[in-house]
Amino acid sequence: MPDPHRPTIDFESIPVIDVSSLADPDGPSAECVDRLGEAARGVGFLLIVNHGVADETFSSMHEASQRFFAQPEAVKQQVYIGNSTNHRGYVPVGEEVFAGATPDLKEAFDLSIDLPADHPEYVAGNPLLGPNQWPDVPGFREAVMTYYDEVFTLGSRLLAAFARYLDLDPDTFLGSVTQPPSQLRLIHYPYNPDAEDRPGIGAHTDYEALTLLKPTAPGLEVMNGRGEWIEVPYREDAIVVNIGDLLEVWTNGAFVATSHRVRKVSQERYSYPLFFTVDYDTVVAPLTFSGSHDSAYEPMHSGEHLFAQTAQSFAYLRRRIADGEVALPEGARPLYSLGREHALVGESR
Ligand SMILES: O=C(O)CCC(=O)C(=O)O
Ligand SMILES: [Fe+2]
Repeated sequence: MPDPHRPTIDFESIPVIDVSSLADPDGPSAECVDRLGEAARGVGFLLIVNHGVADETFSSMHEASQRFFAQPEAVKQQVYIGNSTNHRGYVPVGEEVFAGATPDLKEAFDLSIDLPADHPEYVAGNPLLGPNQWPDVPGFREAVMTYYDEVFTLGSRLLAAFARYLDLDPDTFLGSVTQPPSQLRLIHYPYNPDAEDRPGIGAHTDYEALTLLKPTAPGLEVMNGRGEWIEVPYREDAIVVNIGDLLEVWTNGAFVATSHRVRKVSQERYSYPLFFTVDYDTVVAPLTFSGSHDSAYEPMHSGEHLFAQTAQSFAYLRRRIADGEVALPEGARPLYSLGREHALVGESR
């Protein structure tokens, strides 16, 4: 049944927003806050320009990533994600399988906040916190972490602006951001002339609060309220931002986690999403703010939601669950139960 409290998302295009004022010491302009909030409310996807992430920071990271993926498979496997207990490392083609769908045609390298091996969370077995695995590629770690830090700063500013839009204290969301397992993925979609039958990434919503993504080519599409796929235009100077599951719950559905996919790619493509989340143990419950309605969502444990979703889609974690080495958090939602279009999208990611 349609929820009358949720906005219709009959959009035909993705808004492009100049966010230069986000870096102002006095805070962003009222116009910037309004445009960001309206886009989060109506579309759940936006392109931001003048975002302050230096071209040089991006190109150094991209170049390091290309050098990593160009290595022989056996070398990349030395940092296989299944070597880690906190979900870091190389994800080969076929590792991720979504709800019975065809495996995506992509390989990836997953990293996150780099905590020391003696960090209490890691020692206690937290499934998402701890050190990264680093490949033996000169300059890789520095280039990737510099990019991580710059985009992380931008994500923090966006979260403060979204809070302002809802007339909340700018620190409302950021109060739960001290050592979050926000993941940066380096994704490589190889050139494949037979790509017709396989999506780059099937339809899904993102699990975190906010995603900041920089692709190197077109291919990303988002679903509007009528179930039509709308192309996200490719702009070299833009970062794509989208709302994830956590912000949808937190804003009680005022912001939407919009389903998206990467259509069949026959050209080589790289894409760099930073999935900005909050501290592992944050329980996200719908907020009350001016204009909000009765709560339409159950509170959600952010870290367990993220881990449960991840564990259901990665082959190495499915094996660990089957072998009893790892358990799914109690009450874990099945894959992709959130997002307004899941009924239209059905099972596939
Ligand atoms: O490659 C892209 O442009 C999108 C990737 C994506 O949606 C994801 O990894 O969640
Ligand atoms: Fe995504």
